Amino acid sequence: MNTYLEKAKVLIEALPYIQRFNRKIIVVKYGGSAMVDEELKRSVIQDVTLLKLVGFKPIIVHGGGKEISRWVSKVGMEPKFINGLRVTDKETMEIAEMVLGKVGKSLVQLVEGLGVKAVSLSGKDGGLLKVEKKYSKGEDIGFVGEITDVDPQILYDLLEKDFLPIVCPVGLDKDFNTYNINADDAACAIARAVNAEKLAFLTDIEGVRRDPEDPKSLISELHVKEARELIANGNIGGGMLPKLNNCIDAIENGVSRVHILDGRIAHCLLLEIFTNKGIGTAILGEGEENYYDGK
Ligand SMILES: Nc1ncnc2c1ncn2[C@@H]1O[C@H](COP(=O)(O)OP(=O)(O)O)[C@@H](O)[C@H]1O
Ligand SMILES: CC(=O)N[C@@H](CCC(=O)OP(=O)(O)O)C(=O)O
Repeated sequence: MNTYLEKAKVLIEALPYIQRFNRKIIVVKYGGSAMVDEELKRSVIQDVTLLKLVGFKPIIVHGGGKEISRWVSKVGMEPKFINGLRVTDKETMEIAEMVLGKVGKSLVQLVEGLGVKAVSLSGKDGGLLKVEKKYSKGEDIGFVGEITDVDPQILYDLLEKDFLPIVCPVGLDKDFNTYNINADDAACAIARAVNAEKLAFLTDIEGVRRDPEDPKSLISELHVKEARELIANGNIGGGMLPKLNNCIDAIENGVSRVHILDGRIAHCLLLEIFTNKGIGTAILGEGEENYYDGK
Protein backbone atom coordinates (compact mmCIF):
# COMPACT_ATOMS: atom_id res chain seq x y z
CA MET A 1 0.00 0.00 0.00
CA ASN A 2 1.04 3.58 -0.60
CA THR A 3 3.03 4.55 2.52
CA TYR A 4 1.36 7.97 2.74
CA LEU A 5 -2.01 6.27 2.83
CA GLU A 6 -0.74 3.90 5.51
CA LYS A 7 0.38 6.84 7.64
CA ALA A 8 -3.01 8.49 7.21
CA LYS A 9 -4.71 5.24 8.27
CA VAL A 10 -2.65 5.09 11.47
CA LEU A 11 -3.75 8.61 12.34
CA ILE A 12 -7.39 7.86 11.55
CA GLU A 13 -7.22 4.74 13.72
CA ALA A 14 -6.16 7.02 16.58
CA LEU A 15 -9.18 9.31 16.22
CA PRO A 16 -11.64 7.53 18.55
CA TYR A 17 -8.96 7.28 21.25
CA ILE A 18 -8.11 10.96 20.94
CA GLN A 19 -11.81 11.69 21.41
CA ARG A 20 -12.20 9.28 24.33
CA PHE A 21 -9.25 10.57 26.31
CA ASN A 22 -9.64 14.24 25.50
CA ARG A 23 -9.09 16.24 28.76
CA LYS A 24 -8.87 12.97 30.72
CA ILE A 25 -6.14 12.21 33.25
CA ILE A 26 -3.72 9.40 32.46
CA VAL A 27 -1.19 8.40 35.14
CA VAL A 28 2.00 6.79 33.84
CA LYS A 29 4.25 4.94 36.30
CA TYR A 30 7.65 5.19 34.71
CA GLY A 31 10.46 2.92 35.91
CA GLY A 32 12.59 -0.12 35.08
CA SER A 33 14.70 -0.49 31.90
CA ALA A 34 12.83 2.29 30.12
CA MET A 35 14.48 4.56 32.66
CA VAL A 36 18.05 3.32 32.29
CA ASP A 37 18.29 3.06 28.49
CA GLU A 38 18.60 6.57 26.99
CA GLU A 39 16.81 5.66 23.73
CA LEU A 40 13.87 4.13 25.60
CA LYS A 41 13.77 7.10 27.96
CA ARG A 42 13.43 9.42 24.97
CA SER A 43 10.70 7.27 23.44
CA VAL A 44 8.65 7.23 26.70
CA ILE A 45 8.97 10.99 27.04
CA GLN A 46 8.03 11.52 23.38
CA ASP A 47 4.91 9.39 23.94
CA VAL A 48 3.82 11.25 27.08
CA THR A 49 4.51 14.62 25.45
CA LEU A 50 2.42 13.62 22.45
CA LEU A 51 -0.44 12.61 24.77
CA LYS A 52 -0.26 16.07 26.31
CA LEU A 53 -0.19 17.83 22.95
CA VAL A 54 -3.26 15.99 21.63
CA GLY A 55 -5.29 17.13 24.64
CA PHE A 56 -4.90 14.41 27.29
CA LYS A 57 -3.77 15.26 30.82
CA PRO A 58 -0.85 12.94 31.59
CA ILE A 59 0.83 12.79 34.99
CA ILE A 60 4.16 10.95 35.28
CA VAL A 61 5.01 9.18 38.55
CA HIS A 62 8.57 7.96 38.32
CA GLY A 63 10.80 5.53 40.18
CA GLY A 64 14.57 5.35 40.03
CA GLY A 65 15.33 2.36 42.23
CA LYS A 66 18.33 1.26 40.15
CA GLU A 67 19.83 4.75 40.16
CA ILE A 68 19.33 5.06 43.94
CA SER A 69 21.12 1.72 44.45
CA ARG A 70 23.99 2.89 42.24
CA TRP A 71 24.51 6.00 44.41
CA VAL A 72 24.07 4.09 47.67
CA SER A 73 26.87 1.74 46.51
CA LYS A 74 29.00 4.71 45.41
CA VAL A 75 29.13 6.04 48.95
CA GLY A 76 30.25 2.61 50.16
CA MET A 77 26.94 1.34 51.52
CA GLU A 78 25.12 -1.86 50.55
CA PRO A 79 21.62 -1.43 49.01
CA LYS A 80 19.22 -3.62 50.97
CA PHE A 81 15.62 -4.66 50.19
CA ILE A 82 13.07 -6.54 52.26
CA ASN A 83 9.99 -7.83 50.37
CA GLY A 84 10.74 -5.45 47.49
CA LEU A 85 11.06 -2.34 49.69
CA ARG A 86 14.34 -0.53 50.26
CA VAL A 87 15.57 -0.55 53.84
CA THR A 88 15.90 3.21 54.25
CA ASP A 89 18.03 4.63 57.07
CA LYS A 90 18.59 8.39 57.39
CA GLU A 91 21.57 8.45 55.05
CA THR A 92 19.83 6.28 52.43
CA MET A 93 16.81 8.58 52.61
CA GLU A 94 19.04 11.56 51.90
CA ILE A 95 20.55 9.81 48.87
CA ALA A 96 17.16 8.60 47.61
CA GLU A 97 15.68 12.09 47.79
CA MET A 98 18.64 13.63 45.98
CA VAL A 99 18.63 10.98 43.25
CA LEU A 100 14.86 11.07 42.73
CA GLY A 101 14.99 14.88 42.53
CA LYS A 102 17.71 14.64 39.89
CA VAL A 103 15.78 12.02 37.90
CA GLY A 104 12.68 14.26 37.97
CA LYS A 105 14.63 17.24 36.64
CA SER A 106 16.16 15.13 33.87
CA LEU A 107 12.63 14.19 32.78
CA VAL A 108 11.56 17.86 32.91
CA GLN A 109 14.52 18.69 30.69
CA LEU A 110 13.47 16.11 28.07
CA VAL A 111 9.82 17.20 28.11
CA GLU A 112 10.74 20.89 27.86
CA GLY A 113 13.03 20.02 24.94
CA LEU A 114 9.95 18.75 23.12
CA GLY A 115 8.06 22.00 23.63
CA VAL A 116 5.82 21.14 26.59
CA LYS A 117 5.97 22.86 30.00
CA ALA A 118 6.75 20.43 32.82
CA VAL A 119 7.18 20.71 36.60
CA SER A 120 8.80 18.07 38.78
CA LEU A 121 7.72 17.77 42.39
CA SER A 122 7.73 15.25 45.20
CA GLY A 123 4.92 14.10 47.42
CA LYS A 124 6.15 16.70 49.92
CA ASP A 125 5.02 19.57 47.69
CA GLY A 126 1.60 21.03 48.37
CA GLY A 127 0.92 18.22 50.88
CA LEU A 128 0.50 15.80 47.94
CA LEU A 129 1.46 12.55 49.73
CA LYS A 130 1.00 12.01 53.46
CA VAL A 131 2.41 8.81 54.93
CA GLU A 132 2.83 6.81 58.08
CA LYS A 133 5.73 4.51 58.82
CA LYS A 134 5.42 1.19 57.02
CA TYR A 135 6.55 -2.10 58.52
CA SER A 136 7.40 -5.11 56.39
CA LYS A 137 5.68 -8.07 58.05
CA GLY A 138 6.31 -6.46 61.42
CA GLU A 139 9.94 -5.64 60.63
CA ASP A 140 11.27 -2.07 60.95
CA ILE A 141 12.67 -1.02 57.55
CA GLY A 142 13.38 2.62 58.41
CA PHE A 143 11.95 5.64 56.64
CA VAL A 144 9.61 3.77 54.31
CA GLY A 145 6.17 5.29 54.03
CA GLU A 146 2.68 3.86 53.62
CA ILE A 147 0.44 6.44 51.96
CA THR A 148 -2.40 7.52 54.22
CA ASP A 149 -3.68 10.58 52.40
CA VAL A 150 -3.38 12.25 48.97
CA ASP A 151 -4.16 15.91 48.36
CA PRO A 152 -4.23 16.20 44.56
CA GLN A 153 -4.92 19.97 44.49
CA ILE A 154 -1.35 20.81 43.43
CA LEU A 155 -1.74 18.42 40.47
CA TYR A 156 -5.06 19.98 39.43
CA ASP A 157 -3.48 23.44 39.65
CA LEU A 158 -0.57 22.39 37.44
CA LEU A 159 -2.85 20.66 34.91
CA GLU A 160 -5.13 23.68 34.86
CA LYS A 161 -2.15 25.85 33.86
CA ASP A 162 -1.22 23.25 31.22
CA PHE A 163 1.93 21.93 32.92
CA LEU A 164 2.89 18.27 32.79
CA PRO A 165 3.38 17.17 36.43
CA ILE A 166 6.26 14.76 37.11
CA VAL A 167 6.06 13.26 40.61
CA CYS A 168 8.70 11.39 42.62
CA PRO A 169 7.75 9.01 45.45
CA VAL A 170 8.78 10.90 48.60
CA GLY A 171 6.32 12.05 51.25
CA LEU A 172 5.94 13.50 54.74
CA ASP A 173 4.48 11.99 57.90
CA LYS A 174 2.32 13.91 60.39
CA ASP A 175 5.46 15.29 62.07
CA PHE A 176 6.87 16.39 58.67
CA ASN A 177 9.63 13.77 58.55
CA THR A 178 10.72 12.61 55.07
CA TYR A 179 9.80 9.10 53.88
CA ASN A 180 10.68 6.93 50.88
CA ILE A 181 7.67 5.45 49.07
CA ASN A 182 7.51 2.60 46.56
CA ALA A 183 6.82 4.31 43.21
CA ASP A 184 4.08 1.81 42.23
CA ASP A 185 2.23 2.65 45.48
CA ALA A 186 2.58 6.37 44.75
CA ALA A 187 1.27 5.99 41.17
CA CYS A 188 -1.72 3.95 42.33
CA ALA A 189 -2.61 6.34 45.18
CA ILE A 190 -2.40 9.34 42.85
CA ALA A 191 -4.44 7.65 40.10
CA ARG A 192 -7.13 6.83 42.67
CA ALA A 193 -7.17 10.34 44.11
CA VAL A 194 -7.63 12.02 40.72
CA ASN A 195 -10.00 9.33 39.37
CA ALA A 196 -7.68 8.74 36.45
CA GLU A 197 -9.13 7.41 33.20
CA LYS A 198 -6.07 5.23 32.82
CA LEU A 199 -3.13 4.03 34.92
CA ALA A 200 -0.24 2.45 33.02
CA PHE A 201 2.73 0.79 34.71
CA LEU A 202 5.79 0.54 32.46
CA THR A 203 7.93 -2.39 33.54
CA ASP A 204 10.70 -4.78 32.47
CA ILE A 205 8.58 -7.70 31.36
CA GLU A 206 5.93 -8.18 28.65
CA GLY A 207 3.11 -8.24 31.22
CA VAL A 208 1.65 -10.70 33.74
CA ARG A 209 2.57 -14.32 33.02
CA ARG A 210 0.39 -17.23 34.10
CA ASP A 211 3.63 -19.12 34.68
CA PRO A 212 6.41 -16.75 35.84
CA GLU A 213 9.01 -18.83 33.96
CA ASP A 214 7.14 -19.04 30.64
CA PRO A 215 7.19 -15.95 28.39
CA LYS A 216 4.51 -17.55 26.18
CA SER A 217 2.04 -17.50 29.10
CA LEU A 218 1.41 -13.74 28.88
CA ILE A 219 -2.14 -12.85 29.95
CA SER A 220 -3.54 -10.03 27.76
CA GLU A 221 -6.72 -9.53 29.76
CA LEU A 222 -6.76 -10.36 33.44
CA HIS A 223 -9.89 -10.10 35.59
CA VAL A 224 -9.37 -9.12 39.23
CA LYS A 225 -10.84 -12.45 40.34
CA GLU A 226 -8.26 -14.40 38.35
CA ALA A 227 -5.53 -11.98 39.46
CA ARG A 228 -6.39 -12.79 43.08
CA GLU A 229 -6.30 -16.51 42.31
CA LEU A 230 -2.89 -16.23 40.66
CA ILE A 231 -1.61 -14.35 43.72
CA ALA A 232 -3.12 -16.87 46.15
CA ASN A 233 -1.61 -19.78 44.18
CA GLY A 234 1.87 -18.24 44.32
CA ASN A 235 2.11 -17.60 40.54
CA ILE A 236 3.02 -13.97 41.06
CA GLY A 237 6.33 -13.08 42.66
CA GLY A 238 9.04 -10.44 42.92
CA GLY A 239 8.16 -6.87 42.05
CA MET A 240 5.08 -8.07 40.11
CA LEU A 241 3.28 -8.87 43.37
CA PRO A 242 2.99 -5.29 44.72
CA LYS A 243 2.39 -4.06 41.16
CA LEU A 244 -0.55 -6.40 40.59
CA ASN A 245 -1.96 -5.63 44.05
CA ASN A 246 -1.81 -1.94 43.15
CA CYS A 247 -3.60 -2.69 39.85
CA ILE A 248 -6.42 -4.45 41.71
CA ASP A 249 -6.60 -1.61 44.21
CA ALA A 250 -6.78 1.00 41.41
CA ILE A 251 -9.41 -0.77 39.29
CA GLU A 252 -11.62 -1.31 42.36
CA ASN A 253 -11.31 2.32 43.43
CA GLY A 254 -12.35 4.45 40.50
CA VAL A 255 -9.58 4.11 37.90
CA SER A 256 -11.26 3.06 34.64
CA ARG A 257 -8.37 1.32 32.85
CA VAL A 258 -5.26 -0.24 34.37
CA HIS A 259 -2.39 -1.69 32.33
CA ILE A 260 0.98 -3.29 32.82
CA LEU A 261 3.10 -2.54 29.74
CA ASP A 262 6.48 -3.70 28.49
CA GLY A 263 8.65 -0.62 28.88
CA ARG A 264 11.38 -2.33 26.84
CA ILE A 265 9.26 -1.86 23.70
CA ALA A 266 9.79 1.56 22.19
CA HIS A 267 6.55 3.60 22.14
CA CYS A 268 4.59 0.96 24.09
CA LEU A 269 2.34 3.70 25.49
CA LEU A 270 1.34 5.03 22.07
CA LEU A 271 0.78 1.51 20.79
CA GLU A 272 -1.48 0.68 23.74
CA ILE A 273 -3.49 3.89 23.65
CA PHE A 274 -3.82 4.62 19.94
CA THR A 275 -4.09 1.26 18.21
CA ASN A 276 -6.50 -1.66 18.27
CA LYS A 277 -3.65 -3.94 19.21
CA GLY A 278 -3.46 -5.10 22.79
CA ILE A 279 -0.02 -4.81 24.32
CA GLY A 280 0.89 -6.02 27.81
CA THR A 281 -1.76 -6.95 30.38
CA ALA A 282 -5.05 -5.09 30.86
CA ILE A 283 -6.55 -5.58 34.34
CA LEU A 284 -10.32 -5.81 34.17
CA GLY A 285 -12.82 -5.11 36.94
CA GLU A 286 -15.67 -7.41 37.98
CA GLY A 287 -18.06 -7.92 35.05
CA GLU A 288 -15.87 -6.23 32.42
CA GLU A 289 -15.29 -8.25 29.28
CA ASN A 290 -13.13 -8.38 26.19
CA TYR A 291 -11.24 -5.16 26.67
CA TYR A 292 -9.36 -5.35 23.40
CA ASP A 293 -12.39 -6.31 21.28
CA GLY A 294 -14.42 -3.42 22.50
CA LYS A 295 -11.54 -0.99 22.81
N1 LIG B 1 3.75 -14.09 37.06
C1 LIG B 1 4.63 -13.14 36.76
N2 LIG B 1 4.49 -12.42 35.62
C2 LIG B 1 5.35 -11.44 35.31
N3 LIG B 1 6.43 -11.09 36.07
C3 LIG B 1 6.64 -11.77 37.23
C4 LIG B 1 5.75 -12.81 37.62
N4 LIG B 1 6.18 -13.30 38.81
C5 LIG B 1 7.29 -12.61 39.12
N5 LIG B 1 7.59 -11.67 38.19
C6 LIG B 1 8.76 -10.78 38.25
O1 LIG B 1 8.35 -9.43 38.51
C7 LIG B 1 9.21 -8.54 37.78
C8 LIG B 1 8.55 -7.16 37.61
O2 LIG B 1 8.70 -6.40 38.79
P1 LIG B 1 9.86 -5.27 38.99
O3 LIG B 1 11.12 -5.73 38.32
O4 LIG B 1 9.92 -4.92 40.42
O5 LIG B 1 9.26 -4.08 38.15
P2 LIG B 1 9.64 -2.49 38.14
O6 LIG B 1 11.13 -2.38 38.37
O7 LIG B 1 9.18 -2.07 36.79
O8 LIG B 1 8.82 -1.86 39.25
C9 LIG B 1 9.46 -9.28 36.48
O9 LIG B 1 10.63 -8.84 35.83
C10 LIG B 1 9.53 -10.75 36.93
O10 LIG B 1 10.85 -11.11 37.21
C1 LIG C 1 10.44 2.18 49.58
C2 LIG C 1 11.10 1.95 48.25
O1 LIG C 1 11.51 0.83 47.97
N1 LIG C 1 11.21 3.00 47.44
C3 LIG C 1 11.79 2.93 46.13
C4 LIG C 1 11.47 4.22 45.40
C5 LIG C 1 11.88 4.19 43.96
C6 LIG C 1 11.15 3.14 43.15
O2 LIG C 1 10.14 2.56 43.53
O3 LIG C 1 11.74 2.93 41.90
P1 LIG C 1 11.34 1.80 40.82
O4 LIG C 1 9.92 1.97 40.46
O5 LIG C 1 12.29 2.13 39.71
O6 LIG C 1 11.63 0.46 41.46
C7 LIG C 1 13.34 2.76 46.24
O7 LIG C 1 13.95 3.31 47.14
O8 LIG C 1 13.88 2.07 45.35
